[in-house]
Amino acid sequence: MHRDYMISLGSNVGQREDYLVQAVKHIAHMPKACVRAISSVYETEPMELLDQPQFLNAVVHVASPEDPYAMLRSLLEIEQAMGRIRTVRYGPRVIDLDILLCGKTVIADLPELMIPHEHMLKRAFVLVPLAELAPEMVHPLTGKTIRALCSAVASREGVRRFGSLGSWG
Ligand SMILES: Nc1ncnc2c1ncn2[C@@H]1O[C@H](COP(=O)(O)OP(=O)(O)OP(=O)(O)O)[C@@H](O)[C@H]1O
Ligand SMILES: Nc1nc2c(c(=O)[nH]1)N=C(CO)CN2
Repeated sequence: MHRDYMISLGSNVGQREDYLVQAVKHIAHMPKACVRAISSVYETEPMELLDQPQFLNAVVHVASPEDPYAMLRSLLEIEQAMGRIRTVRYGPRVIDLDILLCGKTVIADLPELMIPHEHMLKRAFVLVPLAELAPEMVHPLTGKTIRALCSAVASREGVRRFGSLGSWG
């Protein structure tokens, strides 16, 4: 049995596009994982902590048999391998990988793991690329489609299409 993970990628330090490409390569090399789709890359105004460089954000759809805790561990390992150093909460980072959704799964195990991702409903930088990949997908806590959630979110003007991760493979 595989699970459908929607994973968000963000970078706002150094060669941001290269970091997104590297992250997708790492994800594609996870045992038994299959990258099904990658959204466009968006350049986005920082949220939460405003005084930091603009981000590049994207979302990938990954099919994997791993359970959500194993997936989280793998993503944290990739962040570490790519040299992410945790300093300020919400602050600059070479790479941030978050699980947004895992099918209809709901996990409320704070602070370790929340699925759906705790902050996704207010984050245009997540909802815009997610809506590009899966507009009809339903957010299991609200029962609303990603298309509807994306239309409702403020701050969409801070999200501009930047390009695509054409040569990640
Ligand atoms: N859905 C999730 N995806 C990824 N990490 C999660 C999730 N739910 C809880 N976490 C936990 O959040 C911890 C901190 O994550 P991180 O340092 O990336 O926070 P942040 O990027 O500053 O803020 P945010 O999580 O709001 O984007 C992780 O170590 C992980 O245990
Ligand atoms: N635009 C944008 N803003 C952010 C982002 C991000 O990925 N994109 N990540 C944050 C911490 O998780 C805080 N703020």
